[in-house]
Amino acid sequence: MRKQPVLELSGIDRTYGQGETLLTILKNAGLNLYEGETVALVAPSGTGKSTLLHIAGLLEHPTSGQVVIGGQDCTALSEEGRTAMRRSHIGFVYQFHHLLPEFSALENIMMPQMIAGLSIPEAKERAKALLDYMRIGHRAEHRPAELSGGEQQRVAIARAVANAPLLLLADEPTGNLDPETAAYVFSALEALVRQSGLAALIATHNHELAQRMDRCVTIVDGQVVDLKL
Ligand SMILES: Nc1ncnc2c1ncn2[C@@H]1O[C@H](COP(=O)(O)OP(=O)(O)OP(=O)(O)O)[C@@H](O)[C@H]1O
Repeated sequence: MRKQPVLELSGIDRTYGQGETLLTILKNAGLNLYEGETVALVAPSGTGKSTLLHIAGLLEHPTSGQVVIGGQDCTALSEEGRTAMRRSHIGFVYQFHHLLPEFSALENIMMPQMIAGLSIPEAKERAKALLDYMRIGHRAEHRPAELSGGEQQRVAIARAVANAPLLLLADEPTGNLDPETAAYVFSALEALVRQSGLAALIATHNHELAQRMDRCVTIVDGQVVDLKL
């Protein structure tokens, strides 16, 4: 059976400023991501990787163009509708973990599930399973400040997939880690993504890690094009 597109970006333009300060970052950019597909986004600094991820994640509006997630056209959604789509269908991982400092690793992963309506026992069970999968079950009760950078990032990844999203968007998820830790965390991310069958778009400067994805794309003159590394 043909796989379904999880993310369909088409005709995406994104400009900043106007007049003499007009900056065109994305120009008629398009990208499709299918169920279970992992795609690395590798492009020089300032070419629009974060902009593209923010548009795909409904955090930013394109100047024009269409964003379809899980078959639903999000272009004309209200802010409430966009927030609901984000909560139920999209997981985010950033370069820095953005965990809530006053809560334990376990609670950080339970939080989005409880916001989505799961009971405390249900959220706890899934959070524990995810921590075990990421091999940090023994750190469940620790707060972010008590964890290493690699452990913090593994908690952030677990949190991002806690609500079983369709789409995972990661912006330099290992960019803040030393090479050895980065490779370990990336492997954990890759295993989780492949096991859960979600589609992932991962911006990274690390070519070695990018090559492990199903496909690599880059941004040239504001458009998304395939890249052979
Ligand atoms: N709100 C904004 N106003 C004006 N210009 C912006 C704004 N946001 C981003 N830009 C510009 O858009 C361009 C693309 O930014 P973006 O953050 O998407 O690049 P990037 O490829 O993710 O870069 P990096 O790898 O350095 O993170 C940059 O030149 C940036 O200065």
